[in-house]
Amino acid sequence: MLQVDFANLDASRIGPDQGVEWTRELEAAAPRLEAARDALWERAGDPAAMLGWVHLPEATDVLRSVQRFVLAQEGVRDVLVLGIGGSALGAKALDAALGGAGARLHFVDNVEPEPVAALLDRLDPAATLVNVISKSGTTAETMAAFLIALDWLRRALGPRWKDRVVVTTDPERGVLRPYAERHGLASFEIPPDVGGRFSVFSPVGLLPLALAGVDVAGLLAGARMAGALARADAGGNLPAQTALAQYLAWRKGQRISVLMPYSSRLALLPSWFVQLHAESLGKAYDRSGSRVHVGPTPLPAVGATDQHAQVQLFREGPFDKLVVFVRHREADRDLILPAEEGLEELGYLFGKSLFQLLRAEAAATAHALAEARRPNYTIVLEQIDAYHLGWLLQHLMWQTAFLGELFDVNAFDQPGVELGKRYTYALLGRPGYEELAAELARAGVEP
Ligand SMILES: O=P(O)(O)OC[C@H]1O[C@H](O)[C@H](O)[C@@H](O)[C@@H]1O
Repeated sequence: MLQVDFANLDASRIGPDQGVEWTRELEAAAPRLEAARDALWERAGDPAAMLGWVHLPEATDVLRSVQRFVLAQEGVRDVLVLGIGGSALGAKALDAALGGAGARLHFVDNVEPEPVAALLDRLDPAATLVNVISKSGTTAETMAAFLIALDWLRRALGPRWKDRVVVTTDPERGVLRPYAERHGLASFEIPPDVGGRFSVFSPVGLLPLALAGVDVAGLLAGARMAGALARADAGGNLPAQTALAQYLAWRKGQRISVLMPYSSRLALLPSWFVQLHAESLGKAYDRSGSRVHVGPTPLPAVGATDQHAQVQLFREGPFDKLVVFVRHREADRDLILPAEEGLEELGYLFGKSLFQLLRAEAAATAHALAEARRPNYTIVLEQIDAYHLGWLLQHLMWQTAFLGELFDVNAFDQPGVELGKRYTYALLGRPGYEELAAELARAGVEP
């Protein structure tokens, strides 16, 4: 089960200035949410709408081909995952939560030389598979890492380098697809109508996660639950409901959306969420072309760790945040705190378990925020496993799609990141970028 407790959004708990009358708001918004749902499902059939991610959990043929490929990888102990943004963050978050049973994943999602060099020094090319992932097949950081990895493999393995590379990219775009074909490399497709930040349940995430021993079938089964709920009427449509909560918070001036799982295993989940919300909802124009400059600012936090860092700000700082907690009901393992002579003051802990303490801290923090009139809600997972995380990630993707409808923006493009990339090309002397290079020179910008 995945449930959401909205009680700490309610004006009856946190007052009318920060809170909303949740039941009434949900009832009032139901026609709008249901219209958004219908529009999204209708557009899901149109490849130009970039809603292909909606169908990924049902793609059992892809799942099978990923699983077949993984079974055939003999002697692979490590996987070098080359990708950035949507081509890395989902698998990274899920590997941190669920990996460990299979190969070790190493993500290269930056171009800082020292860590890349140190990683290559540590790995044995004969036991390493390189998975280069890029939707566009052109991203400079990923291509740079790929050039380095190719050289590293070739030096060690000679012509056998080809057995150690698998390419995940768009069927048509970019330089990776023709390169894979030219060398007969193993490859997987990112469907054209699936954008990077919505691609975790395509081979972008499924392949490295399956190599890491994660139950990828379980992920997809959970993701299907989110899709089923996204078809429901407003009263049972959890993604529409959390989207509404986020939207109402924005309208009330709570412009920062904190995601705070109470779990170190989920510590990287907020980084994935940050890209999802920031690129999807941070927009200058609405769909009719009016300037709007909208978008909640996503902010990562981790409980209980951040109770000792950010919670001070959340509780006493500006009234500009909505805090979303993620908790789980059951621990896979637990540790009992033994009594210790000489530490009797800690008697309240003796005999309790670490998980009991974690749960108490989560409940206490949510209430302490509510008591200070800070809106928050809690997503409760039965446990941290593939099924529930599949559900949670697909839920958050659906939430984002609903928010795109509520803000009336295109949630599936990211025009704001282009100019920086083009300036980078200009600074590196890429042909075709001479005019931008001249502009940068006039402004005194140097690499
Ligand atoms: O998968 P790629 O095409 O290499 O893209 C990787 C990332 O780069 C871009 O800058 C986009 O803003 C992201 O949405 C994308 O996830």
